[in-house]
Amino acid sequence: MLNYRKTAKRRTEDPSMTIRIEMLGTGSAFAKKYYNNNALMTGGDYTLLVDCGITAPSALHHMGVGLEKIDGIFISHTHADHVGGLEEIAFRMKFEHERKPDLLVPAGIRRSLWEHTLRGGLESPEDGADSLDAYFRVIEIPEETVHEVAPGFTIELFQTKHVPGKLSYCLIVNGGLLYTADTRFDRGLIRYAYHERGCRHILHDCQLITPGTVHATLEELLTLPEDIQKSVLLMHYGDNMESFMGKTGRMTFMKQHKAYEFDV
Ligand SMILES: O=c1ccn([C@@H]2O[C@@H]3COP(=O)(O)O[C@H]3[C@H]2O)c(=O)[nH]1
Ligand SMILES: [Zn+2]
Ligand SMILES: [Zn+2]
Repeated sequence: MLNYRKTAKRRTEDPSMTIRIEMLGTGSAFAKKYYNNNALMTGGDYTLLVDCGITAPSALHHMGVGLEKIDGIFISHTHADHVGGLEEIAFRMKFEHERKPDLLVPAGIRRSLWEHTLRGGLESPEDGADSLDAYFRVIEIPEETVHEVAPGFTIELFQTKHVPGKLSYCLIVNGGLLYTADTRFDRGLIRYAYHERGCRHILHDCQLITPGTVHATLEELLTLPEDIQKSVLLMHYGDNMESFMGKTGRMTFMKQHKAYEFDV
């Protein structure tokens, strides 16, 4: 049972920082025209890669972003379009860059991320590489608590309703921007972020075709009131996105590899 209200705090203060977001990709898990829905978020001097899917290494290469630019990686859940690029990044950070980036991992998925996703490739008993700590500076993030990623750059995690029984998380960034990662339509989450927290930027995954199974559909998102829709940027969409242009109400499709700046 989600309990958003226990950390409710309406945003009243002036914008404190510009968060720059550049999507490595805006595609759904099976999109072929768009890279996986992963984001580079920069606040101050710190750049956080939010999810690292199968296509993340290729997307970074295409964007001309070297691994030296990435300070940390946050993982929202263990689907391959969000974690499938981690093995390559871990090996390259270790052997080419000789450093451990931060790995911001929700406490509840830390074990699964190693045991079920990464151990097969990254375990190296003779080197003593037997856990995430061999490759990353692991930082467990608790739910519904403000975590300072870097001075003035904060995230809070909330569970999303994605695949029933599977842990997955969205982020509220600097108290003013909701990044859903993957979730089914959850009006309560959106209303909480918009009304109770004052989020005026909502980056939401969107399945274009109804019915939805594990993502919010465009049809469901179109039931949001216009004022909320104006704050919504749609991401994690299928290859047929262009045929839905002009059919998204007051909501806008995000574009991959475009830099967006949000004062939050
Ligand atoms: O119960 C399930 C689990 C998964 N899937 C599909 O697999 C994809 C995995 O990545 P994703 O979470 O971005 O999107 C998911 C869906 O496209 C589904 O339709 N129903
Ligand atoms: Zn996904
Ligand atoms: Zn998913």
